[in-house]
Amino acid sequence: MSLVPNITELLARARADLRMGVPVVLTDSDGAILAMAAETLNAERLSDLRAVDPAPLIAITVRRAETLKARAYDGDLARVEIPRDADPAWVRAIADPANDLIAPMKGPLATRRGGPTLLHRTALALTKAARLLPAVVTVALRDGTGFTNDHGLTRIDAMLAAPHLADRSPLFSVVSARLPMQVSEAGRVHVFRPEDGGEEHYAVEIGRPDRQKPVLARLHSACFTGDLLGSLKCDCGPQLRAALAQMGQQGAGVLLYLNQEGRGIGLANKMRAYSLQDQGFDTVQANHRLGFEDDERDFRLGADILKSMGFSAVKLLTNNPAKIAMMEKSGVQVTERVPLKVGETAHNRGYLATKAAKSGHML
Ligand SMILES: Nc1nc2c(ncn2[C@@H]2O[C@H](COP(=O)(O)OP(=O)(O)OP(=O)(O)O)[C@@H](O)[C@H]2O)c(=O)[nH]1
Ligand SMILES: [Zn+2]
Repeated sequence: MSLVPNITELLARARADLRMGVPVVLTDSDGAILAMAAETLNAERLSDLRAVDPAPLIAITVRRAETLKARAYDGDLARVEIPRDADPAWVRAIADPANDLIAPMKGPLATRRGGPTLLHRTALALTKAARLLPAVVTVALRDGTGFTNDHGLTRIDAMLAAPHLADRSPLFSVVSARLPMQVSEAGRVHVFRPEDGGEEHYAVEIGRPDRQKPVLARLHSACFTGDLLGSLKCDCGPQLRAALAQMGQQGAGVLLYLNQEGRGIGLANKMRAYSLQDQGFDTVQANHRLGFEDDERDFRLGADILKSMGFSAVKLLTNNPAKIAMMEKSGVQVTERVPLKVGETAHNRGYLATKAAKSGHML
């Protein structure tokens, strides 16, 4: 029945629900939980959750658990018990590192050990996909399907969701149109949209590159602060403009503008990371304290777009070896790396040094 939402459609709905502070039901063969994004919790919701189960948990990633010195018995995640007298501010402080230094959590935090964790892991993956802090408040449900129907909630089957959460969604081409630009009058913008209702990505084609030869290409990740505001904290804006200028000079190239703001954590979380950087943490430490990995991007998207445009080999403008490796792995040959070193400032020197030291960037 095509009018019943499929798993892809239900996942899109679940991401929207979580962003709105609406809980979602997750089920598998072991049972069911109700989960909501910790950063959206308020007093009314917390007391409603306690009415369902007096012992709610907050699931966090092992990165966040390390910062909080909470024992993670579940590998990549930890389930922290929410004490009976804890208020929403206590729960949000587990999720959000903003006040870690001025008001450290008074431990030790009790963490759950044993029992199934697939549902908690699925809920965490959903909050990351929704660009929220990776922390979910959960309660156990006795009858997941009944609870879903009684409350008009979205229910996700974790086994069905797993392959979708682990992989990128296929992209389809929506439209392309001519765009005369300063660097080249022969510009064209292509818009690609994922089937899962996620962020669109763009390809800016300069000239009419020969599909049989390696094309000068750049995989650019969105950076609102650098690309648009002229931020001095990173080198994104100058890199974007230098890449386009080089393509204009050579008369051919493809710049992929991937909407993976903040290395895939979203602008709100990137600004949380900037706030932590003002407290003295570097770009990688800040991501970890928030509960993220160093880099949450999926560069296979870039290879998908290039291949769908008919390119199979690139001369890649980058200093990031991970981009080269992922291209090759995804079937786009990198015949040459073209260094892209522009925009170093007094403010971003430390940031660039951290990327070289911790993320393997070539100087
Ligand atoms: N989380 C986080 N993201 C940042 C920070 N500074 C910049 N970014 C993001 O990092 C990404 C930079 O992407 P790219 O320009 O592709 O940079 P790169 O991975 O260093 O690779 P090359 O520039 O190709 O060498 C953008 O999405 C920015 O929004 C930061 O301190 N924290
Ligand atoms: Zn930037």
